[in-house]
Amino acid sequence: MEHNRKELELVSVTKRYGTTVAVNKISHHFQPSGYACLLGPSGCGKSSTLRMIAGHESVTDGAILLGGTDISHLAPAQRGTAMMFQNYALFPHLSVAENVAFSLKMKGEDKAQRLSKAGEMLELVDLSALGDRLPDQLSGGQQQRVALARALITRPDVLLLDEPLSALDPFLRVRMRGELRKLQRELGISFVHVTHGQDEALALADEIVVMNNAVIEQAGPARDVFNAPKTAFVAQFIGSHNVVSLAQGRFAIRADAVQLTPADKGTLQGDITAVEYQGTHVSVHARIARDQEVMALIPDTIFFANPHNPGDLIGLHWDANDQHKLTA
Ligand SMILES: Nc1ncnc2c1ncn2[C@@H]1O[C@H](COP(=O)(O)OP(=O)(O)OP(=O)(O)O)[C@@H](O)[C@H]1O
Repeated sequence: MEHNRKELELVSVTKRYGTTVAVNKISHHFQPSGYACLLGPSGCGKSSTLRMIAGHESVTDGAILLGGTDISHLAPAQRGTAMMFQNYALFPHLSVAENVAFSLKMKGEDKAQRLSKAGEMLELVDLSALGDRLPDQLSGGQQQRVALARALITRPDVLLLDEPLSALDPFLRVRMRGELRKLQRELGISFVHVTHGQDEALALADEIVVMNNAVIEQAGPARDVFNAPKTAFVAQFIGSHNVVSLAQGRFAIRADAVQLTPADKGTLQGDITAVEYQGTHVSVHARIARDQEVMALIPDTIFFANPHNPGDLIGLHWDANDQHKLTA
């Protein structure tokens, strides 16, 4: 498949359902040929955003551009986007190959051509041997690959995926996310993937777009968002961070950036409230001034060289570089 670098852009996009504002004037330029994850809690507006990009939901206000062209009012099949649904939405009475070829049938392509293209797509997702089966004769992971092949057969510029891994068991989820990432690299098209799982977003995304309450809280490369969350919401949602109020303001500090010291040597002092062994690390919770709790993730060998218990008074230290000022 040819590499396609059309850029997807949201320009002040709003979605209202009656009086509910599901998406509130969001603007974002997606990286061309990138893997983007829209991440946020239930109800934040991520599915509405994806459905508007796909054309399955109308835009109340604003515009969606693909390669500089306004696609906001085009029918889904005319946009250059394709959507893979959470439940795969396969036709139970059609064979795997016919499911994959379905959209070409709608376009009026003849049977030989449809099935030849379906064969190519099945090869792409490693299902060549199963084209004659019915969907219910496949495993969950195989059904998902059929749904992917079906979406990709239209050769979209952008593939939209709505919680594509949530129907799979945890083991398969990790395997399939590796396959999605590999496929995106091979195809070189943009993927926009909706998830409420921060692990999934970190594992997959070049770019994470964190949504909350109908707006984008923060967007950027996955490592930037993880290292330097800009708001308390992002720090807490992405996890493994402390949000601490100090004299100079409110900060996010990664739990693995916090070191334990003797009580008289730390930047701050705290009483240990809990110690939890986690295999590679030990998580140590300590209560500091203003009744705030700080978590330190200490590598297990370092912790056990000098172990501590709940009730101990300790010092806490982190580098100034690891302290990120929060804007909200
Ligand atoms: N068809 C609809 N009619 C009315 N309100 C809707 C409709 N679809 C979504 N909403 C509301 O819009 C808001 C955003 O919903 P949306 O489905 O986009 O969020 P989400 O982040 O994808 O949530 P989830 O992860 O639970 O799917 C919610 O308050 C939801 O109740």
